[in-house]
Amino acid sequence: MDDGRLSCRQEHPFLAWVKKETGISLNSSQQQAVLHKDGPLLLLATPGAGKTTVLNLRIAYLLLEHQADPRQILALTFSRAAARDMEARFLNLFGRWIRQPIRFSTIHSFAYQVVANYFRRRQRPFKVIENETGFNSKSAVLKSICQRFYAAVVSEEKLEELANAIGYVKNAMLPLADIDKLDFKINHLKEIYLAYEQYKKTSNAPTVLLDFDDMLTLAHDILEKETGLLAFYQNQYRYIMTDESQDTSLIQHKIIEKIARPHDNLFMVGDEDQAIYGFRGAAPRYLLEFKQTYPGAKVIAMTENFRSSQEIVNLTNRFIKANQKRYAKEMFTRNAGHKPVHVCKFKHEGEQWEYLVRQLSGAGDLSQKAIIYRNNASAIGLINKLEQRGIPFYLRDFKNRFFNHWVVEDVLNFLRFSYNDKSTAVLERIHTKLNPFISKDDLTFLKGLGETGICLTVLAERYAGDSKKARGFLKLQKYFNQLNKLSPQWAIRFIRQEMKYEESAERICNNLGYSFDNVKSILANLEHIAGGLPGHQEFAGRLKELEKIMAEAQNNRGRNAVTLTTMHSAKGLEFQRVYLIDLVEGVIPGAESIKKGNQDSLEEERRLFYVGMTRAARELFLLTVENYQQEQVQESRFVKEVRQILQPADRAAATQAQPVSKPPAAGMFVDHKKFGVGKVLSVNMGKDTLRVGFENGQVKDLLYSVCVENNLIRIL
Ligand SMILES: Nc1ncnc2c1ncn2[C@@H]1O[C@H](COP(=O)(O)OP(=O)(O)OP(=O)(O)O)[C@@H](O)[C@H]1O
Repeated sequence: MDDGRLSCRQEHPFLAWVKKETGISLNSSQQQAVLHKDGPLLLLATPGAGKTTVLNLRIAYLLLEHQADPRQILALTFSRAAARDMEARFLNLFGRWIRQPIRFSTIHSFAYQVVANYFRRRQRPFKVIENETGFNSKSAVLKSICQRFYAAVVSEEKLEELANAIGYVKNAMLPLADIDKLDFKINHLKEIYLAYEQYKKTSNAPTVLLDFDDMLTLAHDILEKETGLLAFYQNQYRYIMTDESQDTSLIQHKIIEKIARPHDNLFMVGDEDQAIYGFRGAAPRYLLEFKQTYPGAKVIAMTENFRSSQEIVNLTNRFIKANQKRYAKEMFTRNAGHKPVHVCKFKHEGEQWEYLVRQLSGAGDLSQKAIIYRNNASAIGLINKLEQRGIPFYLRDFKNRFFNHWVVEDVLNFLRFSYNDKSTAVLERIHTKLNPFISKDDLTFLKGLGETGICLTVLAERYAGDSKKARGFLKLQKYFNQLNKLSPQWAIRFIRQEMKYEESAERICNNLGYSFDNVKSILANLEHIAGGLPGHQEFAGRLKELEKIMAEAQNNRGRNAVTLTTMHSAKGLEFQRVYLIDLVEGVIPGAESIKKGNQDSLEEERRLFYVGMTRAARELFLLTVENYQQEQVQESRFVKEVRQILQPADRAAATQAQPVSKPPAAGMFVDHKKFGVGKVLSVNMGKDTLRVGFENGQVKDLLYSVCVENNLIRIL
C-alpha cells in the first residue's frame, strides 16, 4: 500500500514543516507531486485524493522553498466559485506566511486579461456583453436574431440551449461546416450563429462586442499571432497549474499550452471520472493524451481517498466502474467505516421534504450538510418547505429563471383576469392560451369598447350568430367566475385541467421547440408553493417573497446553513453529510440522455451521480420518490445499481430508512384521489379518523389507515 507517511526515509524539511504547521501528513504520491518543481506533470486522481490540497501545497512549496515570485504563479480553475474556494483554502493553510496575492483565476478571466491587453495596445474599444442588460446584451441580441428566424419570442430556456450550443462550437473549436452535425435540437443553428457573430463585429463599430467564449477564441488567436504578447505572458507565468482539468475545453487547453511553452512548467490536476461538462465542450480526452502533448511528462496517480468513510468509498468505487471510457483505477481509503449508505424511497417529493426537514431540525452544524439535486427545479418546492420550517440554507450558484418564466406569468394573469374580467390588457397576455381561442381581431374589438363590459360576455354577444363559439366564451367566463372562489392550489389545478391550459402550453412548446416537461415541472412547483395558502393575493405575495428569500440565500455561504446545490455546482466541495434527492429516471439520468440512449451521454450522467455521492465524508443519503411532480416515475437506474452494490448489512439499513408517513395535522391540506384537495379540519387518531373539508363544500370523515393502505391521500 502506498504510504509515504509510514516511510522511514528522512522527511523533506518542507513536508515536515507542513505537517507541524497544518497537521497534514502526505502519502508518497502526494509528496512527489508537491515536491515537483519543473517540467510538465499530470496528477490523475480519484475524488477526495487531495488534488486541490496538493495543488495549494505545491504553490507554497514553490514560494517558500524556491523563492518563486508570487506573480509568476497562475492557478487556473473552471469557475469563479471554484477559484474562490481554492483561494480560501490556500489562505486558510498559508495565509499567515504568504501575504502577497496569488493569481487564482478562471481561464475565462485570464483570457479577458489577454484580450484587454491586446485591445488597449491597439487602442480599440471593446465591450463584454455576456451579463449586460439592455438591447446590446447577449440575451437581447440572441433573442432578436431568433425572432427573425422563428417569427416568435424565444423562451429563456431555449435561449440558454442556444447559448450552450454556440459556446460548444467555440470551446470545441469546431469548424463551421460541422455545426449542422451537432446533436442540439435548435432549428437554424448555423444561420443564427453566423448572424450573431456578424452582429457583434459590426453593429457597434468601432466597438467590438464580445461574449465570454469569444474571450477564449480571441485570446487563442491573439496568442497565436502576436508573438510579443505571447512572450510577455510566457515570461510572466513560470508556473501554471490547472485544477479540475477534466472540464477544461479544447480551446482552453490550447491557450494554456501556448503560455506554458517553452518551460512547460504545467501542473495539471484532474479526474476524468468527474468530467461533467461535455455538453459545454469540455475535453477530458486531453488528459489521456497528456504524454503525447508533453513528451517526458511525469504522470502521478493518487487513489487514496482522504475524505470519505469506508462505506462511501467502497460504494462509489464500484459504481463508477460501470463506465467504459475511463482509466482503470481503484480508489481506496484508510478512513474508518462510519454508517451504512442510506437509500430511502418516498411516495412523493412532499414526503421527501418532510423527511429532510425532520433530519435537519436541530441537527447541529448545518454548514456541514448538503442537499444535492440534478436540476434547479428540485430546489423550488424544497426551499419553500425549508423556509416555512425555519431551516437556514445557502443556495449555491442558482440561476433564477423560475419567477420570470412565462408559465408563472400566465398563471398569475389567469388569476388576475378572474378578478378583473373587463381588463383587455390582462386578457391580451393570455388570449392565445384560452379555449376558445381569442383572435387579435377580437382584442382590437374589445379595446375599441374601452373596457366597459365583461370581455368574454361581450365576445359571446359578438358571436351571437355562431352559437358554438358564443357558448364557448360564456363557459370560459363561468370558469373565470369559479376560479376566484377556489384556493390558490386548487385554482392552479383548475387552470391546468378544466381550462385546458396544459393543452395550450403543450401546443406552444411543440411549435417553438420548448420543453413541455419543464412547463409541467413549473406548474407542479407552483402548486406546491400554493399549498396551504388561503387566497390568491397570498399566493402572489409568496412568490415575491420566495424570490427575495432565494436571492438572499445566495449570501449564506459559510454560515450555519445547509447547502443546496446542483450536482454540477457541487464539484470540488465536501460535507460531512450529503443528501442526493429526486433520484428518478428522467431526472438522473436526464430524460434527454435516456431518449438519446447514447453511451457517452449516459456515462456523463453516471459521472454526475458519482460527483454528487463523493461529496460526502461520513454520511450519504440517496432519496428517491414514486411520484415526481405529480407523475408516477421509476427510481433512477443508478439507485437500483447502488442497492445491488450495497452489502446485505447496508441493504437492511436502507430498508429501515424507509420513512413512515405521519398523519396530517389539523389545518394541513391533503389531496384525496377521489375528492380532490381539502383542508384537514380535525384529527382523531384514537378513532383513526380525519375530518376533511373539500373544495366542493363537502365535509368527509375519512379512515386514516384505509387512506394510507390504499394510497388515497397525500399531504400537500
Ligand atoms: N494527506 C492528507 N491527510 C489528511 N487529509 C487529507 C490529505 N490530503 C487531503 N486531505 C483532505 O481530504 C479531503 C479531500 O481533499 P481535496 O478536496 O484536496 O481532494 P480533491 O482530490 O480535490 O477532491 P475532489 O476531486 O473530490 O473534489 C480534504 O478534506 C483534505 O483536507
